[in-house]
Amino acid sequence: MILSAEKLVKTFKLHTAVDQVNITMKEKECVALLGPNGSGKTTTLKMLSGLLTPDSGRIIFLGKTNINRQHIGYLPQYPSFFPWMTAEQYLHFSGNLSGVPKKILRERVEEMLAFAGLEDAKKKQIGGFSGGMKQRLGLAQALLHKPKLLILDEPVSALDPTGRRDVLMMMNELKTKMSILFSTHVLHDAEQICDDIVVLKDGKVKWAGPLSSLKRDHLGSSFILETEEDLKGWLGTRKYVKDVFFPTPKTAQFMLEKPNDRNRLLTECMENGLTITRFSILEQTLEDAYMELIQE
Ligand SMILES: Nc1ncnc2c1ncn2[C@@H]1O[C@H](COP(=O)(O)OP(=O)(O)OP(=O)(O)O)[C@@H](O)[C@H]1O
Repeated sequence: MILSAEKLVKTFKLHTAVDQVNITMKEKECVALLGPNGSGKTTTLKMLSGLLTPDSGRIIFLGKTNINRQHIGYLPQYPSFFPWMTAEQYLHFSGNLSGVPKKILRERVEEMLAFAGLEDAKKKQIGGFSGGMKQRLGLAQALLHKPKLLILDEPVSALDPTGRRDVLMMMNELKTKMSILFSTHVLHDAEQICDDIVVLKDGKVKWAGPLSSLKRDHLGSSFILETEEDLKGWLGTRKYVKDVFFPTPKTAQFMLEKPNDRNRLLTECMENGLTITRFSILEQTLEDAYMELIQE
């Protein structure tokens, strides 16, 4: 276990931004912290990076309760750069701040510029960089001191599709070398690179575990039933039919309490003299499962 956070709480004035959050990470694991705006992602990441002190709870990083920031690389949601600096100058400046030994800094800067695909732009001022270039530079800065844990706050949210792809590709390569914890409000980003997800809502963990289990654990399938007769009054009285929506009076989309309730429903339709013209199962996506979780 590289990181374990137990019952983290952070309150700003009267508002509890993070409420009893638990997160654990194994070595070289990639975990996405998912949640809508204001769900507490940034606050959680700042506490785990040692930038914010929790009101209560415990963080154990590399077996110790005092967070050793030498082993953490952090990229904030809105990294700020000096626009007049060149990429190379900025990395030298950041390397000095994070204590990279002088004799290896030059070599490390070159290595990171190459990794971020910024070799050709190294003498150019950051003020003229695209959003994607700035984000790649931010990532290079977070990696300069070869951290064991990389914490990235919404690393791709503000990028166009090309920038998004580039940064996700970099993260994909990095996850074989270090643990990565990143926040996003887009499930698709998480799906592309991570093993586990932690879903936050209103500061609390709503769900945590492997992405592959989210669908299985959280959702059943939804169904569509169409009959020649009006369904509206009749279907609504079945206790095992949930979340019914009627696109037309003779068509219903709904969920069932248990998967085998579908046989019961079809039997009851026939017993009640309804003529079924369509019955189908709507396969739900991971995105549906996530949206369901967030909207609950
Ligand atoms: N310094 C602060 N002072 C007061 N309230 C804060 C502070 N930082 C965060 N909050 C509040 O705490 C809650 C959680 O904020 P946080 O930034 O952690 O959420 P988030 O999930 O990262 O949101 P986003 O996706 O919009 O970045 C929000 O209601 C926010 O307004």
